[in-house]
Formats: sequence, C-alpha cells, structure tokens
Amino acid sequence: MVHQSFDQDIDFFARKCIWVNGPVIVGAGPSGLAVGAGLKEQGVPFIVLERADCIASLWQKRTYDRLKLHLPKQFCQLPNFPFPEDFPEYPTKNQFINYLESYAQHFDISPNFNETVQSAKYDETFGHWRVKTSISTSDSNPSAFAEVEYICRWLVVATGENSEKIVPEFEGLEEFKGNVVHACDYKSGLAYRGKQVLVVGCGNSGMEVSLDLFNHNASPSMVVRGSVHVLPREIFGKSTFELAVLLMKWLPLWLADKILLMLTWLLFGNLQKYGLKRPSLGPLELKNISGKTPVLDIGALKKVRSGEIKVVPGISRFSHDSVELVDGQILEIDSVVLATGYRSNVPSWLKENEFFSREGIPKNAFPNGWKGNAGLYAVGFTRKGLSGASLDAIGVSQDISKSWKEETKQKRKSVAARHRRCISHF
Ligand SMILES: Cc1cc2nc3c(=O)[nH]c(=O)nc-3n(C[C@H](O)[C@H](O)[C@H](O)COP(=O)(O)OP(=O)(O)OC[C@H]3O[C@@H](n4cnc5c(N)ncnc54)[C@H](O)[C@@H]3O)c2cc1C
Ligand SMILES: NC(=O)C1=CN([C@@H]2O[C@H](COP(=O)(O)OP(=O)(O)OC[C@H]3O[C@@H](n4cnc5c(N)ncnc54)[C@H](OP(=O)(O)O)[C@@H]3O)[C@@H](O)[C@H]2O)C=CC1
Ligand SMILES: O=C(O)C(=O)Cc1c[nH]c2ccccc12
Repeated sequence: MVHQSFDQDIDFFARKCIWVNGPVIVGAGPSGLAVGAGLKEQGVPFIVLERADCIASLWQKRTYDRLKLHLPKQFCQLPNFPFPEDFPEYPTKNQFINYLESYAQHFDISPNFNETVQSAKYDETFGHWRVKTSISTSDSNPSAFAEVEYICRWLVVATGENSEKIVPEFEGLEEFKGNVVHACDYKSGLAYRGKQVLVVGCGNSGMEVSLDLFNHNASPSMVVRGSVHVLPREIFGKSTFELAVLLMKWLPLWLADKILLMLTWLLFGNLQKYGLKRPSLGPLELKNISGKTPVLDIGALKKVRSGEIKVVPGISRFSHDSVELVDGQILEIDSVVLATGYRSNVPSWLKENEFFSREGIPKNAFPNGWKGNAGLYAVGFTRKGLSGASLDAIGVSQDISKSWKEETKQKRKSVAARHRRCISHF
C-alpha cells in the first residue's frame, strides 16, 4: 500500500493527512513522469501531484497549435521508452503529447489531478516533508476545494522552468482596447486575420508566433528591445543543436560558439540591418550563464528579411488603439501577444532557501543540481530542455530507490526484531 490516511479537524474544515510510503513528486510534466517511470522500474511506490486535469499541461494547454519540437527527436525522448519509429525528425506537439500519454500508461503512472501544491516544508523534528495541497472539487465553482497534507521522506520538485507566464507592466496597457494575450494562451493566427498584431519578445515563442500570424494573413510587428541570437535549425542539412553538442564535447564553449556563429554567418549574413543585434556573448555561453535560449529559426527570419514580419524597438507606452515605441514612432495596432517568457513558481510554495535560488532554480549548476538535503530533489531545471530532464530523472530515481530500499530494509529488520522479541516472551 502506498499511503495511509487519517483526518484532522482544523478550524471549520477537515484537512486530510496522508502518510506516503515513498516520494511525493510535484508536477506531471515530462520530468515528473520520467522520475515516476524510474521509480516504477525499481518497485518504489510514489504519488504524483498535478495542478492541471491532465499530464504535460504545458504541452496540452499552454502551447499553440502548430508547435513542433525544435530539437531533433533523439534529444527529446524520455528514459527507457523510445519514440515510435515513424515519428518525424521534429515531432509535432500532438505526436509528443500522444507519446507522453503512452509513456504514463506504459509505466502505469496515475497522477492526482486538479491538486495544487500550496506549500512544502521540512519538519526537522520528525525528519520528514509536509506537503500541503488544495484539490479543486468542482469545475463550475472554483472556490470549492478540499485540502490535504502529505507527509513523506522524499520530495521531488518537477514543476518546470516554465510554470508561470511573465507578464511585464507597460504604461497605458489598461487603456488599450484591443485583445491582449500571453503566448501561452495563443493557439493560432486564425482569429487574427487582417489584424495588425504587436508581438512583444523575440525568443522562440515571439519568432514562431510572428510567423504563424503572418501565415494566417495577419500583419505582425515583433518587438526586439535588446539583442538575440538567431541560428538556423539546420546547418548544411545537419541539426545545429546536434552539431553544438558535438562541438561542446571537444572544444571550450567560446570556441564552439565561434564556429556556430561563423557557420550561421555563412547562411544568414549580418542580421543587424534587420534590427536583430547579436549579444556580445556567444549563444552557448549565454544559454549556460543566463538560461536564454537561442532562436532556432524555422522560417521567421525569411519573413523578417522580406519585411513581412516587421522588427520594431522597445515599447514606451500603449494608448487605446496604438503603441508608442522608444524611438518615438507610433504604430496602430489591433492586438498584442506577449511572448515575454516564463519563470519557475517554486519560491511561491517551497519553504526552503538552501538548494533553490530566489528565482526557483537549483543553485548548483548542471550536472550537480538535482540533489538537495533531507530527501529534496529537483528534475527539469537544467536549462537543457528534455534531454537535461531525462538525465536528472535517471539520477533522482536511482538515488531515491537506493535510500528507499535501505530504509525499508531497516524498518523490516526492526519490525522482525520486535516480532521475535514478542514471540520469545511466550
Ligand atoms: C513552447 C515551448 C516549447 C518547448 N520545446 C522544447 C523542445 O522542443 N525541446 C526541449 O527539449 N524542450 C522544449 N521546451 C522546454 C520544456 O521546458 C520541456 O519541453 C518540458 O516541458 C519540461 O518538462 P517539465 O516536466 O520539467 O516541466 P513542465 O512541462 O512545465 O511540467 C510541469 C508540470 O508541473 C505542474 N505544476 C506546476 N506547479 C505546480 C504545483 N504547485 N502543484 C502541482 N503541479 C504543479 C504543471 O501544471 C505542469 O504540468 C519547450 C518549452 C516551451 C515553453
Ligand atoms: N518550437 C519550440 O520548441 C519552442 C520552444 N520554446 C522554448 O520555450 C522557452 C521560453 O521561450 P520564450 O517564450 O520565447 O521566452 P524567452 O524567455 O526565451 O523570451 C522572452 C522574450 O521576451 C522579451 N521581453 C521580456 N520582457 C519584455 C519587455 N518588457 N519588453 C520587450 N520585450 C520583453 C525578451 O527580451 P530580452 O531578451 O531583452 O529580455 C525575450 O526576447 C525557451 O526555452 C524556448 O526555447 C518556445 C517556443 C517554441
Ligand atoms: O529550452 C529549450 O527550449 C530547449 O529546447 C532546450 C535547449 C537546451 N539548449 C539549447 C540550445 C539551443 C536551443 C535549444 C536548447
């Protein structure tokens, strides 16, 4: 049996208290599923808590229709369960979701859905974690919920680097009468046909949303307030990411960057004249230091070059039907898509400040960022996408399995000893 439960009266409602014989995993995205799979293989019981009503909610609920994986498939599959052979080099979002559904089914992982972790704290006195959740009990009434407290020896944080959208404040945005959405709520350009759309941000989301808008006969203007690395997804028919991995094996990061940028220059030439200034650090060094992912171009650049996607500088302020930019120009716009990125939500619920930074990312760099103290683990915070998450998950599930087996053996021994003592009294 995985857990035992008992009720505790707290104020006017009952908080259920559940002892978990094994780890609690927070998040049923690729990272949480991969840890669950590793634990299943070792026979370790666990529970997975997921705030959404499905697995991989980032992929199922917070991404646009035409999204594809932008790294080749061999860098995106989870441990011990390869992609189907007929998957293309860059699987579509739906193919990836189907794969994750099969993964959960194959390893028999059934998360507790609609259950949000509100806080988790280590209890030094008893040597275990107290994980408090709220479960939404009604779709029609968001204030109807129950509360549960889990008590466990191991806590796995798998809530992701992208769990909350970043919505910056802009002067006058409240006056703007058009539609404003974050990229996580953008599905397709269908609803934007014929519209002037301001896309704020030029990461992979900003570039791909701009391209999708253009493909649906809208007119996108993309805000580039700083600098950005745009690399081709393939260089002379070979994946740029794969090439980067290869270069990084043998060369220092700066040299790998020089080679990538030289090859990119051969293909793209100088992009500054289109408003796309490169950062002074190379793409791999920048990713390593700041986490900023280079853009892997899937066709937006061609449209930037032709002027079909306009590049505009930073924003000064919005008014009811337009936006003023830092260079003084005023653009009339119908809608805004904020492709302004994401952040971790760990600081809002994990009461701990040794292992995780204030930004909610483990302080130790890859590959030493997955194990904290007192049974605390992190998976999927390496800024290395799905391949980083898979490596974390292997380490975490092996480590927990080892200590779960040791502790379980100890407990069995002491129960057996107690049992023997009892028998010898007769
Ligand atoms: C648009 C987009 C495209 C991407 N494409 C690629 C790609 O092609 N290749 C690649 O390698 N990486 C890609 N990434 C990176 C991405 O982070 C990974 O693909 C992957 O989703 C990470 O998995 P994860 O499980 O760590 O996090 P997530 O997929 O974000 O899963 C975390 C889960 O935790 C849940 N959760 C959060 N907070 C709580 C809480 N308090 N209580 C309970 N549950 C909670 C969330 O609902 C979510 O389901 C992409 C990211 C984005 C945003
Ligand atoms: N096909 C795929 O696989 C895709 C993958 N992804 C991944 O998802 C993750 C998130 O990407 P993304 O959503 O693009 O987020 P990013 O964090 O990469 O980019 C955010 C962008 O918003 C800009 N920005 C933030 N605040 C402001 C502001 N106030 N004014 C103007 N610009 C602003 C940033 O500019 P600045 O740099 O100046 O701060 C940056 O250009 C990445 O890992 C990415 O690779 C995303 C889309 C598609
Ligand atoms: O964070 C992402 O979006 C990824 O897909 C993973 C990723 C890790 N390192 C990179 C370097 C270049 C492009 C993508 C990645």
